[in-house]
Amino acid sequence: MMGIWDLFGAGGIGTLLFTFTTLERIIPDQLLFTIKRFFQNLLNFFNRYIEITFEEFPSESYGRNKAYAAIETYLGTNFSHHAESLKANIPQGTRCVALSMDDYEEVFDVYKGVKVSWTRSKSFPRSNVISFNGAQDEERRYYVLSFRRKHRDIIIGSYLSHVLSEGKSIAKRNRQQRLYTNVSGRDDWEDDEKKMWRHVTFEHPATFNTLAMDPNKKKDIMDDLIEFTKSKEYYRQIGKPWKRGYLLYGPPGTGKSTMIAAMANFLNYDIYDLELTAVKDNTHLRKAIVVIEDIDCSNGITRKRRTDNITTDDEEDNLKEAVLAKKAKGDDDSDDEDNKSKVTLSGLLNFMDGLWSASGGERVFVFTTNYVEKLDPALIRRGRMDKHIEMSYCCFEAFKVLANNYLKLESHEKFDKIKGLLEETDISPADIAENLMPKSPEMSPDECLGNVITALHKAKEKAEKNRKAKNLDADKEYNKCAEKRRSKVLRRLNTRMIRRIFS
Ligand SMILES: Nc1ncnc2c1ncn2[C@@H]1O[C@H](COP(=O)(O)OP(=O)(O)OP(=O)(O)O)[C@@H](O)[C@H]1O
Ligand SMILES: [Mg+2]
Repeated sequence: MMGIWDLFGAGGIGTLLFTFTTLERIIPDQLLFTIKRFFQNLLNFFNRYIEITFEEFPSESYGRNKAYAAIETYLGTNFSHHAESLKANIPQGTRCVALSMDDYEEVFDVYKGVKVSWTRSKSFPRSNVISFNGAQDEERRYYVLSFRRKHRDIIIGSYLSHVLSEGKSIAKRNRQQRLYTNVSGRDDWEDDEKKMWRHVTFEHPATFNTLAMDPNKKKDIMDDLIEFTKSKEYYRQIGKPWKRGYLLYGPPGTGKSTMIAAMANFLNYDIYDLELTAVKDNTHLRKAIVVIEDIDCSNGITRKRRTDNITTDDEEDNLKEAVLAKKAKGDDDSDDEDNKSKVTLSGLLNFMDGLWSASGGERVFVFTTNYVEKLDPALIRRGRMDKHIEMSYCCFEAFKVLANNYLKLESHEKFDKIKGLLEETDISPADIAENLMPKSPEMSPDECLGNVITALHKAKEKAEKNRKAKNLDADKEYNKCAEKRRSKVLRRLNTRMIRRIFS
């Protein structure tokens, strides 16, 4: 009888193929299907492993397979020390060297006690036809995941989603952040959306560690941000866009812009710094935003102040306070017409609540202002600006962070004196930082702290002078208003008396 080797050796492949083709023709379809199933089951019985292939450019879809990219990142990060041969590159838009397994390398992963193997391979398509997914490379790369049949549920049920989500979040962490700003005076925005934004690499060094503020407040903000980033499912369930608004308010130099940089670094988000005065009208607002600095400086966004219209007697007591407040804020009537943005409050609100913010992933809106009381309540109500954060003058805890940042000091004999002065004086962290910074390499930490004490004394004296001057001004203003009111009342009385006399 002819053996199998004789069959192959004697050009038997042709005979075998001919036999199968002939059998396929003469055997009815139903029977053929049963035979095939029998052989498949027989094979499965002996083969205790399952293999899943992830192609880089699957022929049935357009573009690079996202699963392939996530697997590559996951394996490159977690198993680079196991693989014998690796490939390295810096992908566009990232800041780290990305390692990936070389072809035909195999690594083993263990998930919930189950061992799986990953192999990277490549194949060469027989034709030179360029597929419609854009993969022109002759080589087709793919990863093969192999595991025991009995672990099918755990691998398909949860391991695969674990690998994909890990891979995606590693890629997100390695991404180079960008700072986008909108360009003013362009007429061709509609033609090319990309021209609207200019971007630079965002490399601000601020972090929550270096941010000087009350530690409890800082922790509260960090917890809030973490909670937000984890709440995708929650927002979906309650039917709200996945966005959160923060309003940072406080005097100049208290760290509002620094906080934005710290937030962006903490979350690894890009920043869209929207300059409202560069926005021509509301239609452009749908396109992107994260940050609007100094929101009070945009016309139409501030509320109409009522201090000019005080008329009733009850409001007389508030008059002095209102006059003081108005003076402190400066007069917004003097805004330069040319600098006014064409964006209206309702345009901004529509944008914030609108579809654009719901269509993307998570969005954090941050508005900053020096004058929170000038803003229209509709703009900053909870739900739009979910968290209102006051950035206040430097307290002792904040000073300690700055002393550590600038001088690497955790304690010093001058700290007590500084603590006392900080409790009596309002000074911004920016002013403290400026004085803590050594002006020359020879300057000692002791001298820098001396500069801080001098600055605190000066700030205290200045505040005292300002307070006296303000009181004087307010008294004058108050007397003037009271005089006006008295003559008004007298005029009214006279009119009434005259009417009575003639009636
Ligand atoms: N809380 C802070 N923590 C650390 N550094 C700070 C802080 N506040 C101010 N600084 C320092 O002062 C500089 C100015 O601060 P920043 O620009 O953040 O203030 P701001 O509140 O945004 O001021 P403005 O209202 O004028 O925009 C920063 O570059 C930083 O060096
Ligand atoms: Mg600022």
